[in-house]
Amino acid sequence: MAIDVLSFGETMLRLTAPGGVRLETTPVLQVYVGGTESNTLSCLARLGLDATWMSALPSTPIGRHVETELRGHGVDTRHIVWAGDSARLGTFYAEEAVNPLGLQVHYDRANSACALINPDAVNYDLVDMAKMLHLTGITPGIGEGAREVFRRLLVRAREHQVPLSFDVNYRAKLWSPTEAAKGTEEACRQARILFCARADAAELWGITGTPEEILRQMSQRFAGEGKTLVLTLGSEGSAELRNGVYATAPIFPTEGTIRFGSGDAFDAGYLYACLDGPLYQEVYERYGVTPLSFGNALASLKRCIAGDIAVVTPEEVRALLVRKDGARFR
Ligand SMILES: O=C(O)C(=O)C[C@H](O)[C@H](O)COP(=O)(O)O
Repeated sequence: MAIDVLSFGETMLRLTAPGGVRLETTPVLQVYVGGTESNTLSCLARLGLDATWMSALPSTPIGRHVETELRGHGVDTRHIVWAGDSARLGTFYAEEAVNPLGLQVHYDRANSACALINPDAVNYDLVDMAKMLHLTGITPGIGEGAREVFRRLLVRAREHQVPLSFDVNYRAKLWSPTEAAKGTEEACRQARILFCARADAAELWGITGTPEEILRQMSQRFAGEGKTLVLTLGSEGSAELRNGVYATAPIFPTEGTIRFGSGDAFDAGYLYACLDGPLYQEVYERYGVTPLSFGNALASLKRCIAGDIAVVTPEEVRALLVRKDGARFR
């Protein structure tokens, strides 16, 4: 069995008040399935890659709700560890108010099935079958079980030379910058592709400056042969340092304002390009689209879509990349 991308992490239910309604008074909550790793995998699966998700879920209707959603996007969910029916599914509540009130997120995820997963229950053999292992800096911050699985996955990938893709994804509600810097240090060093948001580089390592300066400082800190560092810059697009060569790509203009999962969609697009997915081969050969641009296209589409997952088709991605005015986005 071949796996294009294997990942492990927690997926939650996101309970969201309709736009402009306060959580304190809302009579209804919309329910979405969201988790950084499964968001990325769902997007990759929708584009046609083999994406396998490992995690733990409670054996309850809400645990199965998460599995049904991810399977519906084409993610391989056969290796989920099913915890008992008294296990918890992590949830988070969100209020999508416009500025100056702004987006607010409240976690209720302590002691979830994934945080407390028994590390011996995970099938580490899958790592050897994967072209790439994708992990994020949220996982070692959620609990002891998840942290141990994260550690063992890193070791296994190192031993079998499976390239690691790692997104720093700092979450201030989980741990302090110092704890997060320590907890993700090994993964940052090991990563073949290291994704980081500009704000996270400042918060965790005190690295600031122009995007190029940030990437060069990160490269010194986490030196490694053949490493690619990717910096996401919000409305300014994204930048990379690949084999010492610096490049940037602007965003695709979007009227979308839904920011949940746009970073994860970006990661999916970038990884899809690095793994030479068929749509990427096509748009690269015909239009010279770069991995950064492919990632930016996915992030831009995600901003138009409610929920945490980029529910897009390859045709929609192609349409954005080959629009008549597409040339200026490359
Ligand atoms: O916070 C967590 O633990 C989650 O995984 C929930 C969200 O689905 C992702 O955080 C979205 O991530 P972005 O793409 O960076 O917006």
